[in-house]
Amino acid sequence: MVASIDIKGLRFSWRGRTSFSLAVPDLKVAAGEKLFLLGESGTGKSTLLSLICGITTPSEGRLVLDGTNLPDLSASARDRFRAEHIGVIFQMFNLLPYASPLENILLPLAFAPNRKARVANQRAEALRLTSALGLNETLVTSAGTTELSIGQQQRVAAARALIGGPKLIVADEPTSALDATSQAAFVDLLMTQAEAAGATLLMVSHDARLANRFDRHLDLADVAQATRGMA
Ligand SMILES: Nc1ncnc2c1ncn2[C@@H]1O[C@H](COP(=O)(O)OP(=O)(O)OP(=O)(O)O)[C@@H](O)[C@H]1O
Repeated sequence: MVASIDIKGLRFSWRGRTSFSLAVPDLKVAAGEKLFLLGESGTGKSTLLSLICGITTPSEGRLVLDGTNLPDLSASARDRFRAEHIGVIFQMFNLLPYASPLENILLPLAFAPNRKARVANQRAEALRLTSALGLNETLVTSAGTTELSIGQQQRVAAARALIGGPKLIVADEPTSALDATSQAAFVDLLMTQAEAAGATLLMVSHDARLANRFDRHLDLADVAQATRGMA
């Protein structure tokens, strides 16, 4: 089964910050769907992704991933749920600088026994993914992560999100540092790999030109109300 997202009556504000709040009355993403989320800067796209990943929790409402209402889980259970079910590509990639690209890619498996069990040979699977994403073996196994270009780091972050076939891939502006040709190629690779794993793909980007590659595109303003004050 692949991930579905069902959000109802969600309300959220960052602790100690009264100037911004987000309300999402009703948002559904079908299992296996590829959804492109766009919207003005500061409207809460990254905040919504943090909620969907269980990194933060709403003050009200339901946020159900594959039948599990994330706000019902403790913080540690949410961390386990995320490790097992969600591959995340963060805006700044969040790669560990002191670990090799290969070690970075394998890291999520250390926290996700079921995801790990789906990978018979970890090294071979990491190399299969990186090869599909256009990275050569020597670079993945021998280079220092800090030696990689931004585009190479993006591919490592994508392989880390894809390894072990999580049901949901969440990508927060993963192409922002790439030129237009590289952006389109990266999205196509991400899509092919997500499709092969039967995963749902949710991607945030400012670049509306990428939207037509997705099953659906959604402006956050059409599904959410964000309050943005001056404080
Ligand atoms: N970790 C955080 N702690 C406190 N406030 C935050 C945090 N992350 C985001 N915010 C605030 O939440 C609001 C929405 O920001 P968010 O990053 O979700 O918007 P966005 O639509 O993703 O913007 P952009 O397109 O510029 O990346 C902003 O006021 C921002 O300052």
